[in-house]
Parts: sequence; C-alpha cells; structure tokens
Amino acid sequence: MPAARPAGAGVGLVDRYGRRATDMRLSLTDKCNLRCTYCMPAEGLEWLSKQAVMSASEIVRIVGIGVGRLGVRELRLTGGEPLVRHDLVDIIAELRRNHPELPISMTTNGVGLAKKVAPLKAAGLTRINVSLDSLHEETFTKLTRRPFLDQVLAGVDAAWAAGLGPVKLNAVLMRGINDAEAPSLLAWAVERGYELRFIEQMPLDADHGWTRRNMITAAEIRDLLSTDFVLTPDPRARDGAPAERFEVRRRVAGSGAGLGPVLGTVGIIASVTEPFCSDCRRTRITAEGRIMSCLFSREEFDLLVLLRSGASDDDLARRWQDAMWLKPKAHGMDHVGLDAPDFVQPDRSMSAIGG
Ligand SMILES: Nc1nc2c(ncn2[C@@H]2O[C@H](COP(=O)(O)OP(=O)(O)OP(=O)(O)O)[C@@H](O)[C@H]2O)c(=O)[nH]1
Ligand SMILES: C[S@@+](CC[C@H](N)C(=O)[O-])C[C@H]1O[C@@H](n2cnc3c(N)ncnc32)[C@H](O)[C@@H]1O
Ligand code: SF4
Ligand code: SF4
Repeated sequence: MPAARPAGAGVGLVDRYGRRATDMRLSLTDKCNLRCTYCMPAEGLEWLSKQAVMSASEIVRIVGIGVGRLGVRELRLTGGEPLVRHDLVDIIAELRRNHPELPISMTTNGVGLAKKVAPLKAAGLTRINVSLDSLHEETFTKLTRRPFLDQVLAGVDAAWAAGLGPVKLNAVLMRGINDAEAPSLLAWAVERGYELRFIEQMPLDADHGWTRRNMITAAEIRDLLSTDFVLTPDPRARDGAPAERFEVRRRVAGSGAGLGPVLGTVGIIASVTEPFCSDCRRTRITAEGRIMSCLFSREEFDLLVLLRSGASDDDLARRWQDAMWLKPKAHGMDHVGLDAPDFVQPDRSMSAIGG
C-alpha cells in the first residue's frame, strides 16, 4: 500500500507521479438505453437505486468543491447515458449559474438527443461528443443491440445546428464488424465538419470478452485509412488529450502528401498500444459518488457517503485529494500494460465507471 498524501503535497488534485488532475469526469447515471457489445451485456446490468445515485444538489456541491478548491478547469458529463437523467437540463443550468466560465461538455450515445439540444444549449452546455460506430443500420444494430441509428444521426446534426460544436464523434472499431467501415465513416464525418475519433477497444466490457489479439490497434487504424487518406500530425498541442489528432487529406493517385486541401481532423485514441497515462489530467466521480483516480482503479473512495454524513467542504476536498494522491501510474497499476500478466480488469464496466 503506497504512503498516504504527505502534508506538503501541494494544492489541487496532485498525485505521487507529479500529475495534476484538472479535468473532471462525472457520471450522471449508470443506466443506458443501448447495449454496446464492448461495454454492456445484452441483458443489461442491475441498475443502482435512485437513492444510491447522486442527486442534482449533491452533484452541484461536488462540482463546486472541485472547481472552487481543487483546481478543476473542465467538466465532462458522462455515464451510462446522461440523456436518460430527467433532471439533466436543470443540473447543467445550475452548474452554469455557479460557474459561468467552466467548459461543460457531455459524452452521449445520441439517442433522443435531437429534441434536447435546444434546452441543453440554453442551459449552458458548451459542447458535445456523440458515439457513432457505424452508418449502416444493420451494423449499428449489431454493435449496440438497438435499432436507433436514425435517432443518433439526427442528434448529431441537431447538436451541430444548435451550436454545440465542435461536434466530436467516437467510434470503437471491432474486428470483422465495423473496421472495414473506417474510411467511409471518416469521409462522412469530414464532409460534415465533425471530428471523428477512432478508439482502441479497452478491457472494460461487462462480458469480459476483450482480447489483445482481437482488438483493432491504432497502427491498423492508420493503415485502414491510408488507402483513401493522407494523415499528417495536427500542429496543435495535444495538451494531455487522449486523442492524437491528424489533419486529413484525400489521397490522390500520383500526388504526394500535403498537396490537397485539409478536409478536417481525425483523432486516434490508442489507450492500449500508445498509452498517454504519463500526461493524464483526469479525476472521475461515479454516479454513486465514488472517486476513481484512474479508469482502471481497483480502489474507490466514497465521497457521497461522507457528504451525506454531514462532512464539510474541507473534509470532502481532503478526501478527494487523498484519493488522487494514490492514483496509479497507468492502467490501474504502477506500469502501463492492458495486456500485462498482472493487469486485472475492473469489476465495473465502462458504463458503470463513467467513460
Ligand atoms: N485510457 C483512457 N481512455 C479514456 C479516458 N477517458 C476517456 N477515454 C477514452 O476516450 C474516449 C473519448 O472520450 P470522450 O468522453 O469522448 O472525451 P475526450 O476525448 O476525453 O475529450 P475531448 O477530446 O476533450 O472531447 C472514450 O470513449 C474512452 O474510450 C481515460 O481516462 N483513460
Ligand atoms: C461509457 S460511454 C458513456 C457515454 C455514452 N453512453 C456514450 O456511449 O457516448 C463513453 C464512451 O466510452 C466508450 N467505450 C465504452 N466501452 C469502451 C471500451 N471497452 N473500450 C473503449 N471505449 C469504450 C464509448 O464508445 C463512448 O464513446
Ligand atoms: S458505450 Fe455508452 S451507449 Fe454504449 S452501452 Fe456503454 S454507456 Fe451505453
Ligand atoms: S488509464 Fe488511468 S492513468 Fe491512463 S489515461 Fe486513463 S485514467 Fe489516466
């Protein structure tokens, strides 16, 4: 067990490896209306009770502590599926009232998004990321186990039209299912001005079906795209972001890279083969108010029980700092390696952690 946070560790959410978490990811719910194969089992999971999940006022208080005392500079709302929370718009409005300058983004599967974009924007949401693994009805339904592609596409367009851009799209590539679709998905995205990111599948599925051999790697993704496109590193600083970004140009037979116009940007999130843990700036709060210092943490620290027992903001801030001090170096361990022999997949699925 590593030593506890020393008195002189400094302000904010610092850890033993010299990182400072400024990017807060907050799960609003563990519930979801899709059943993506890389995340949830077909039958779903046993949902948390309403009482177990943070209320709107508890969320607002916790975010207030993060921003006001601990140096949180940006907030991402996630889940489960944040849109299934009935008080979502009220939560965002209250957060915005308290933190006029805070970037507040949301990651969503886009189901039912189209009719909510106007209130979300009006409440103060800054921008949105939507998961979209396929443009083909059949493939989409196979991957998500639900026939909602049209709703997701309508949601993406509506988000852009409502000014919730830049709209980023997340696609997890699965071998033999949607990997061959990578170039057409990218062509579709750049044509509309969306930033597509391809994501390496991580071992966070409730079914525990992940294998290193079967996952599509970042190198394969670059290769898959290279027939149609030329990718060159995006000159903008990566700044701790999971996605490595590339400028996208169409490959024209007989011409070299850089000759055609830049069509847009693509990101590759290579959590497995090209990890970015040494630059990690994340702190996570699960829907039931537990601090997870890393996506793969096996240790969680309860903030909500403390809050409900009447703790002061000082006590809560200290608990959060203590938890973050113990943040693992990478992938829940003291070294990188989601395929290392000592890696143990967390009991929680991505949906239950808050992706
Ligand atoms: N290894 C690792 N991967 C993460 C982490 N957080 C998110 N991811 C992966 O990154 C993907 C994209 O996350 P998003 O929620 O869309 O947001 P983002 O890319 O972090 O943020 P922006 O680019 O600022 O919009 C997720 O689907 C995960 O697969 C993390 O803390 N560690
Ligand atoms: C857990 S979901 C929560 C938000 C929302 N339900 C959605 O799907 O966008 C957040 C992100 O995690 C990604 N994700 C889920 N399981 C994953 C896995 N095993 N490996 C990599 N990314 C995963 C999804 O593709 C999605 O972009
Ligand atoms: S990835 Fe998102 S949409 Fe898909 S099952 Fe998980 S929480 Fe739901
Ligand atoms: S695996 Fe853990 S340390 Fe690595 S980037 Fe994700 S949250 Fe940060």
